[in-house]
Amino acid sequence: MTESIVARHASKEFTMRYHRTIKQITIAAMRRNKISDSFLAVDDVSFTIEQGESVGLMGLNGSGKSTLLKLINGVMKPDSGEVLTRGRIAGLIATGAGFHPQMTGRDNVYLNAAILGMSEAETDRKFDAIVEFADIGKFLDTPVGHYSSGMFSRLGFAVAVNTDSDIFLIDEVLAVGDRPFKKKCMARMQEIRDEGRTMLYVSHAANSVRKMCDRVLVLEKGVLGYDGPVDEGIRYLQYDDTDAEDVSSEDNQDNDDEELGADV
Ligand SMILES: Nc1ncnc2c1ncn2[C@@H]1O[C@H](COP(=O)(O)OP(=O)(O)OP(=O)(O)O)[C@@H](O)[C@H]1O
Repeated sequence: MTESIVARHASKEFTMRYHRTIKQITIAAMRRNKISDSFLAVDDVSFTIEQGESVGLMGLNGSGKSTLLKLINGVMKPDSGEVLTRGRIAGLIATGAGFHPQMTGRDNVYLNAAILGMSEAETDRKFDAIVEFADIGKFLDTPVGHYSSGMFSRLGFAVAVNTDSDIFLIDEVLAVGDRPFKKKCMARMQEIRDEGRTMLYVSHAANSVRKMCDRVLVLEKGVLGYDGPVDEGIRYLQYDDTDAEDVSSEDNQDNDDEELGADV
């Protein structure tokens, strides 16, 4: 087995500032009030993911999932410990990241693809597949600054899934996609998983994690609280499955009346 993602005692500290202006800070300091607080968004996290594993990353809001993804894809560096990865990383960890608002969708596909490490020739070859997947029609030639968050997500995901990579990271940006698009994304993610690529999938939707992943990591206030089989991880989180819409479940796919709650 080949190690794909290794975190060793990785920590990331953030500072929360309570005041914005110098005047506010001065007044707070004179009153001996706190000006800022530091906290560990990722706290001494260690795990190893082998190539080809499909792992769900779960946890409550603010538990550090996105921060951990950023440490993995190199957007952020850990303050202590290390996060090592093998091979090319693709995926979508923030809607609109890597897009220039004044450039058209078409130009942004090239920009975004370049950020993900694709050459112009590679992007040329994949361009039609990207456009077909995004399915945003004439908006392809308008500035992305005018896009809805769903359209951003469509284009970003279309580029990401068409990038050849060893590691695929996906944050719950799919939450802004409409139902048909979510289904298409889940189907594509299944293919990525079947291709033997490593997948790290952030989601609050227990059923889609169950369908997509072999293992779950649960973060609790930055600490890795659970690492193991999916069902136990979901029980550990005490998520109630009946609350979550699940586009990945065949039983649910035709139920259009179902609440489109917190999926993906
Ligand atoms: N750049 C930053 N500066 C300061 N604090 C930050 C920064 N980015 C994230 N945080 C804080 O770090 C904590 C973890 O945030 P993170 O986005 O990683 O959580 P999450 O588990 O992905 O949450 P959610 O499920 O809501 O997306 C939160 O308290 C957040 O406010």
